[in-house]
Amino acid sequence: MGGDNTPLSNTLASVLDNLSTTSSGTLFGIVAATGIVAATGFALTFGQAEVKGKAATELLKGTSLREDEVKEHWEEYDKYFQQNAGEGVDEKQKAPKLVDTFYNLVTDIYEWGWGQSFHFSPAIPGKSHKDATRAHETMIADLLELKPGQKVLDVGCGVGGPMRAVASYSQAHVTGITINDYQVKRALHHNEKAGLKDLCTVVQGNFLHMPFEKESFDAAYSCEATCHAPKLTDVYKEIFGMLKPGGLYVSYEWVKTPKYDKLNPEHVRIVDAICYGDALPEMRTYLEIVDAAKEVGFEVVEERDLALPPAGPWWKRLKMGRLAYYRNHVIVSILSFLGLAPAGTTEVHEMLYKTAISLVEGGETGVFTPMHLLLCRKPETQETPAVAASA
Ligand SMILES: C=C(CC[C@@H](C)[C@H]1CC[C@H]2C3=CC[C@H]4[C@H](C)[C@@H](O)CC[C@]4(C)[C@H]3CC[C@]12C)C(C)C
Ligand SMILES: C[S@@+](CC[C@H](N)C(=O)[O-])C[C@H]1O[C@@H](n2cnc3c(N)ncnc32)[C@H](O)[C@@H]1O
Repeated sequence: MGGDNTPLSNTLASVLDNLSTTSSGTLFGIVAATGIVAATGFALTFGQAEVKGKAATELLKGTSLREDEVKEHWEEYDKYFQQNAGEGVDEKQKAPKLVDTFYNLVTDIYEWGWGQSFHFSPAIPGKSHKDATRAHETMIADLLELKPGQKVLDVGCGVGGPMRAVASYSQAHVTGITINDYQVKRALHHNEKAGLKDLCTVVQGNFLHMPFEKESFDAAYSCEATCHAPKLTDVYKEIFGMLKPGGLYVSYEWVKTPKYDKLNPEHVRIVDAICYGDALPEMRTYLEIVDAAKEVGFEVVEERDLALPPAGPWWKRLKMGRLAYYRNHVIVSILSFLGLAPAGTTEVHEMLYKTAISLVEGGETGVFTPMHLLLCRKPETQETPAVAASA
């Protein structure tokens, strides 16, 4: 198994070395070699995956899931979200488990084809995706007015792209929580490599029941993560409880914009497809975000869609990547055909490809945004919030 920076061509070369020397093995070897050489040529011709988070080798057996688990997890995910997308998760307690399954399936592919930050950012003319991503992340630190030594909570931290940007930029200490155990391993590995293990902590847990001491954080943020919560007030209430009085919370939320018309079948189709391909229980409207924050007791300081002009289109990167995704599809198909990637990987990749199309449609029609900014403060002195009083 190749390490993080193993180039695809090296891995393919080692696969070739390991092919059997029996006569049927030789025939298989010739067929495989032809496929591999073609894939390598294709990969080299069309360049690397967009921002290299990891190598294609990490899609091989034995990473996030055991070989036999991928197909099984995929079928479970597909069945559930095909039936429920757009209608909300009927059984609330099922959501974290299914989201965990989803991230077992996609984490390696995300890192391979997108990088260590699992979110979008407005395109900035003349700047790379990497710079635009970092600007979107460090804006979190600015909005939270972070100071060195403060304690910050990252709600739904993924493999830690935003966490490392926020910590290195502000010198505040960031604690991330993710439901997915494999992401914890990846995040810890990246933190160590980046020399940030003293500033960044990662724990596995459910953000609907956070395993931290109450009022122990100076600030908190969530970057395109709370959209997975079946009920937004449940996660906002938890975050509210973790903050010290006066603490700020910022979130980049996935929402339906004012342009969304529930009577327009095209809008409904686009948003349902986004929910299906991104493991979302339902898509909220921008108005519901503010209501939920106020309901749990937050003062709303600012809220606006960061995707609106003059911001550059966040979906541009997805659109530009189409050729690379096709190349990735060929690589994944060859690796699966050769039995090097677990069964089910091709289906997951295809689902992501279709999701990318729906996301671009959501961006181009303007009915969806992944970056509705919500900045709120926990009041210094508290009245009993409506949700807490009725609980
Ligand atoms: C916030 C969430 C995730 C947002 C994005 C990081 C991901 C949404 C769709 C993903 C992708 C789609 C197409 C893939 C492509 C086919 C493959 O070859 C390489 C990876 C993709 C580009 C992949 C990368 C991550 C996304 C852009 C959700 C889940 C709440
Ligand atoms: C799209 S990723 C975003 C990750 C990270 N914020 C980033 O921008 O790179 C969503 C994250 O939310 C996490 N998540 C979803 N539901 C969760 C839950 N119930 N408890 C904890 N984490 C959860 C996922 O595990 C994943 O890490």
